[in-house]
Amino acid sequence: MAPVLEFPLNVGQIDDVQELKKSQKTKIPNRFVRDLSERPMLPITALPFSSSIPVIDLAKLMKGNKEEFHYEILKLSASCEEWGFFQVINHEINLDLLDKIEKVATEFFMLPVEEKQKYPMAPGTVQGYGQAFVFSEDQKLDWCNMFALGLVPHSIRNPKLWPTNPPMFSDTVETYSTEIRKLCKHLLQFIALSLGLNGNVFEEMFGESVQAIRMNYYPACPRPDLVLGLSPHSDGSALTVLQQGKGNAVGLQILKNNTWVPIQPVPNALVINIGDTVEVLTNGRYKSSEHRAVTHKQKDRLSIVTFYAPSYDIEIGPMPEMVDERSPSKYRRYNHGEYSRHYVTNKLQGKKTLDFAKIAPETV
Ligand SMILES: O=C(O)CCC(=O)C(=O)O
Ligand SMILES: [Fe+2]
Repeated sequence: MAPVLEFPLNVGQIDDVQELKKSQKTKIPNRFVRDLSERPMLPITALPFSSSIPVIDLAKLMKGNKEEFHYEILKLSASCEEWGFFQVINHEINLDLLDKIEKVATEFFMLPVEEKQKYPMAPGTVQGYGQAFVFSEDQKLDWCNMFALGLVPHSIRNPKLWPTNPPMFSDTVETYSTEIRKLCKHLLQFIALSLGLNGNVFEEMFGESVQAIRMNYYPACPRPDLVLGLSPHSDGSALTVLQQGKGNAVGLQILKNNTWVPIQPVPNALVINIGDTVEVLTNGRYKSSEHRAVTHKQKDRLSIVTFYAPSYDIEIGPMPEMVDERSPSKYRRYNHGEYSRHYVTNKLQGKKTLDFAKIAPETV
């Protein structure tokens, strides 16, 4: 998962934000203070349109009657076209398992910093504990501690980065990820059907899909108006599954019609978003949405994020069924591994990373 850049990177001092919080200083270090244009406007009061992303009932897709299935598929296709995001309920993942992954993730982040730093995320890489996507010493930092692991295929695993503490951490990640993988496969089937395609089209194309997990911990911040939890970006995956910590602050926001819309968590639901890869495959009919995370003055927040993407060796481009005279190809063909490398070796900057794939970047 983590192609290392070939030159030594000088990323400067990256403060651990949980340690900053513990120090109880009210002044935010300059590297975290965003330029005016990037600062979150908090709180968002009135939105010009409905601010809740659609909720898809997986049970209706898996075992609903004909009408329920049809209605839910239409809702799915509208969610993917209009939002690039939805929440899924009745996802068949044991709720205890969701609690358990949250528990071990929180326990990990609560460990002393020296213990967490035994699994360091080296500059320019995306696995381990630290802050990903930092490439220079003048780049602004996110108010977030991350811990990330590559999972599938096994060749992307780095066993040295798998924590032995908390003791149940690694087993829980394995069980959780197996279940999330099944969910991704089901969702991609229904996404294919919602496009009028054969349900197996993605599965057959993807080979052994790449899967990675990232846990993001956003401690409360004395000045949430000055910082960002996570910089605006779209995901490079095909599909992303995001679990928000129970009872945490609201923090995820989606850019829709030039407005940052907060995502209100639905109990026991998982948030799903379309990644850049599905945008390319569908020739832009389903688009990845730009999103970011903001922080909260009193509350910490945890998110557990799974990225599911095609095997690195496959070639990607708009599917022939998605291209015709009225919708000519907007994206070129490229090797997915190359895109992944491009994605993880550039800072997060909205949807700019996807210019890599666009035939005429300014027009899509
Ligand atoms: O924490 C969140 O809600 C957003 C996380 C996210 O977008 C990511 O990890 O790619
Ligand atoms: Fe994301």
